[in-house]
Amino acid sequence: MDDERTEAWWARRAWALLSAVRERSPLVQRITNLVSMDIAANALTAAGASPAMLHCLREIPDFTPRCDAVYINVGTLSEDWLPSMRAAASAGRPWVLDPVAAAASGFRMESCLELLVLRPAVVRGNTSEILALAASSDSSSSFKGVDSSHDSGEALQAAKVLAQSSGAVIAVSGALDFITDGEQVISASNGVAMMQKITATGCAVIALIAAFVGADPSDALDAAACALAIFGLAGEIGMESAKGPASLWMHLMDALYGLDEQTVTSGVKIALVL
Ligand SMILES: Nc1ncnc2c1ncn2[C@@H]1O[C@H](COP(=O)(O)OP(=O)(O)O)[C@@H](O)[C@H]1O
Ligand SMILES: Cc1ncsc1CCOP(=O)(O)O
Ligand SMILES: [Mg+2]
Repeated sequence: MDDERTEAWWARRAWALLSAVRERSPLVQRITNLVSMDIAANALTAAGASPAMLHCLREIPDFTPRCDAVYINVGTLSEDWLPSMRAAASAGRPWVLDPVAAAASGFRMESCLELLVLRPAVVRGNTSEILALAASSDSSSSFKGVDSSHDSGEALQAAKVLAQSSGAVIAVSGALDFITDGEQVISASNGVAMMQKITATGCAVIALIAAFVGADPSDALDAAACALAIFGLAGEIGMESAKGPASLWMHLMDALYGLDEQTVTSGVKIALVL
């Protein structure tokens, strides 16, 4: 099967998954940080999904089982919200974790590790976050660093170990995105550097991953790789008209909304690395 996974196969897969999001409009519950609530909700609606921000513990038993996917992000973690995160992650729906600044405090790292045990389908973080999580989740790991001066090859090895120990697909975002289930490694190389100058683009891209998983839960590795490539492609198209971060966000959103088959199939850059 892997031998058939050519660039053309990935291009068709990316278009099929974006089309599934548009057709099924998956309901994505987000328990997320206060910075990205609006930003990533708009990315979801532009892509065709249906976002809902609910974080009250008493609402979760009624609401979460009806969702297609759950998104949990610890960016502005509080003790009050952690029980809701636990409950939503345990509700039997496919869910994704964004371990924002995982190493910022002991409480945050412990919370991320506790959530990791609840079997997210996908964890997506930047290089520093994945290195930190891998180091803390495996006492025998040699990956102790948390700063982004680590090269992506080192993060890749840490991501593979973390995927094997957690059972989650691990996505490391950056100039080149890596996605692994602990065995296969996929790269997605769309995107522009200016995306780092817009706050919460990481939160937005994992929201898109949640929508892809919700629309088609059959393969979280494919969902993560295709969502990252499509978000990056929207960034590339947006950059053609942008003057800076603010107009890039506007044009990226317009591009995400307007992506057609020809643009997706000729524009996504996804490859099997290993
Ligand atoms: N230098 C870069 N070149 C191209 N795309 C990038 C670059 N840096 C980040 N991206 C893209 O921006 C999005 C957010 O990734 P990242 O900046 O790693 O997340 P975070 O905001 O959580 O730190 C991803 O889609 C990623 O592919
Ligand atoms: C700035 C900030 N502070 C707490 S959460 C947050 C947003 C983080 O967004 P991203 O991980 O996409 O950079
Ligand atoms: Mg982030």
